[in-house]
Amino acid sequence: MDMIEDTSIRYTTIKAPEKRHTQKGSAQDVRETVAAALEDIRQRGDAAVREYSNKFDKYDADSYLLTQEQVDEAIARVPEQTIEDIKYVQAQVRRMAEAQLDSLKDFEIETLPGVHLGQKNVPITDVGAYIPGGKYPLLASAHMTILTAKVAGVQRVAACTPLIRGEMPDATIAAMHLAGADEIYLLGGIQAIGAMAIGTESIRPVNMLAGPGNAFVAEAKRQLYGEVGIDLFAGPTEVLIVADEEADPFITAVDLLSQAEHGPDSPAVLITTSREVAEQTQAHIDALLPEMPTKDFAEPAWRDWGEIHVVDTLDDAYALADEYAFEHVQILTAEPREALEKMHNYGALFLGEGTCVSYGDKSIGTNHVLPTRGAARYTGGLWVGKFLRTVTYQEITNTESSAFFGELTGRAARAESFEGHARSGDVRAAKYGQATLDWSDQY
Ligand SMILES: NC(=O)c1ccc[n+]([C@@H]2O[C@H](COP(=O)([O-])OP(=O)(O)OC[C@H]3O[C@@H](n4cnc5c(N)ncnc54)[C@H](O)[C@@H]3O)[C@@H](O)[C@H]2O)c1
Ligand SMILES: N[C@H](CO)Cc1c[nH]c[nH+]1
Ligand SMILES: [Zn+2]
Repeated sequence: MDMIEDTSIRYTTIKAPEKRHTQKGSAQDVRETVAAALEDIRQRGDAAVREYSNKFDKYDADSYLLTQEQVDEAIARVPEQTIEDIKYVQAQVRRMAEAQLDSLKDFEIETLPGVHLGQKNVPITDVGAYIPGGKYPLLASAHMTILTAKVAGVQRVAACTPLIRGEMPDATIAAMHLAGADEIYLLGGIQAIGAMAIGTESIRPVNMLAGPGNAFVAEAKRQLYGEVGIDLFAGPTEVLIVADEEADPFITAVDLLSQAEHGPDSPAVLITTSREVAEQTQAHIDALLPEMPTKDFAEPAWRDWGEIHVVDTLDDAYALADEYAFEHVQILTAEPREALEKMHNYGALFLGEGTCVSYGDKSIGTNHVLPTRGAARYTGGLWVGKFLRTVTYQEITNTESSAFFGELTGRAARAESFEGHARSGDVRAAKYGQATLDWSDQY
């Protein structure tokens, strides 16, 4: 147990991560693997995609695009209750996305007589949606990514998901179809992301990539950014819980492990004002972990990335949590809503014991595609607005106003030595107003 003091926040560490600071090598490996595969897809198109699908997913097909018949067959294999649940959850996600769309009003103002300035939100036309599925079927990501794009008005959503341990991911395909995917490809990882962004003989390129994924998927999106748009950096899941002395240590332990099960690189952190809550949470985790069906992921995640810190005050807890800038921040305190004012860096907040990250992940309606690895310092999660371009337009229907801006623009442009720009103003000032076209004094 160490007492650590930085410039402002004092905390005692009850559990430190074991390997966290030795992960740099693997990040470098991921970067190199991704760069080489993307270059190969650029050079060889479908042949390279097929080779990587064989290599990483042991899946070979003449075409990775599912036919309507294959989609219908997959849906028919899904239990009726699962289909009902997918529809119910998609209705919740749609409600939230439609409310977001409603908050984005196009507008036009008249700043001077006949001077019209406007702003519009225009959907991106072609989006590539990635629905993860290497370890588990993440069908909820279909609602979050595809459905939200469709509510935004995206015309074409091409969507990829991998086979799960060699099996057709029936429920994921059902969710993708019900969310409105226009094309469904059975492709995963770098080859899916590369094929959608770069385009191949069989996949028309998209303008933007969206959706979460493992370190390879997130890195491929990062490397392609610029060539296409991306929603955000949404890599391996992270959870941080802020707890006071009233928090239930059993629920705290269960909720930390709920996200650690995502994979051996998923960090879970507890920051609490109570040493008792810290120690009891640790004890519950020690008892729960060996029994977890997903312990193969949760155990290394907790061992290598798990942390518990005790702070003096809740303000210290919020400040320390802000430094982590984690994807999910859960508040288990007597006054959870105060975090809305006191915290600044997070992908999504989960206020109070009544809700939890799993509700956000699976059913409640807020989007679960959220920023990781500190990206919450500069972006929120996926929402309707990410699929829209906010563009502006202008028109002047009054000649006097056009002449006025002609003179103003002429002076403003010449103050910066832009003679060509100035003349666009001059010709209008001359045509619609009193000015004459005499540029001799400019030489
Ligand atoms: N941040 C978010 O919003 C968010 C949301 C949901 C899920 N997630 C994360 O998504 C991830 C899902 O991961 P997953 O692995 O189950 O599915 P995935 O679909 O993201 O990745 C599986 C693919 O990775 C590729 N791959 C695996 N090992 C590889 C290797 N050694 N080299 C190259 N490619 C390789 C394979 O092609 C495979 O199809 C988890 O880390 C989870 O935490 C994040
Ligand atoms: N926790 C993930 C990132 O928000 C989303 C998810 C979906 N299913 C399970 N978890
Ligand atoms: Zn999750």
